[in-house]
Amino acid sequence: MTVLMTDVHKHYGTTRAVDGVDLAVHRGEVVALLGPNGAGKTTIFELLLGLVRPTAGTVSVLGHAPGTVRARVGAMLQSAGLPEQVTVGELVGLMARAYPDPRPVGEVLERTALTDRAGRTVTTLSGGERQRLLLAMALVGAPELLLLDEPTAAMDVASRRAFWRLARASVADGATILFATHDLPEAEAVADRVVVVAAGRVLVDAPPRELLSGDAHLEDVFLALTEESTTTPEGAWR
Ligand SMILES: Nc1ncnc2c1ncn2[C@@H]1O[C@H](COP(=O)(O)OP(=O)(O)OP(=O)(O)O)[C@@H](O)[C@H]1O
Repeated sequence: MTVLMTDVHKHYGTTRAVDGVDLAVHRGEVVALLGPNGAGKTTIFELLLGLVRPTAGTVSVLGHAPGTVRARVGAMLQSAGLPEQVTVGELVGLMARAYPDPRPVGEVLERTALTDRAGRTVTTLSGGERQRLLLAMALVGAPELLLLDEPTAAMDVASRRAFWRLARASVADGATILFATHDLPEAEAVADRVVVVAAGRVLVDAPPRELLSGDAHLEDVFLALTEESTTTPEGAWR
């Protein structure tokens, strides 16, 4: 099992960021974490990266305690800041040095469609190019697990599609992807399985076809999503 969370809680004072989550992700699966603002998605990533410890419950990543397998995990976090005056090629090269068996930098730049941006500094990149750079930095260590927190948040429809074509190509190498999104159509289009979270709990864990057929408590999904309807701009990605 690539990711296994069993009855995991993470409390901050009286806030239950994660409130009894069970989650299993198998090797090679692409799983979407779908939920409104404050649902607990980022906290789940922080738990899986070993950046925070659970208040209760157990978390295992690639069969080990989170944090002890960082070299085998690639991550794109919302909070990621980038040094502005360093070039794309230099950044991906620097990242590669942090891993024992990295992919060739040129190959990763090509895979993320950044070859002709390699000499450009971060300040000159568009929002979508910046996200692709973060993906390149997540991929260069040849990770077995990719954790992507709202990786396409700032992208237009065409960029999202291109991004997922690139990201899914890494699954052909056996990588597993867990990603967070606010967007049900994106989750359905990209994921093998959709896990809907709200208020720190899993409401639904089902393949997209079950969400569409209504077998998976679709009303729960809509309930979770309507909470965010005022904060998320319209933007069907299909
Ligand atoms: N370090 C922290 N200290 C206190 N509260 C926190 C901390 N981190 C998260 N929380 C709270 O835990 C809850 C879950 O937050 P989290 O960031 O995991 O949600 P999310 O689903 O990623 O939201 P978003 O879609 O807005 O990114 C929120 O109420 C948040 O305010």
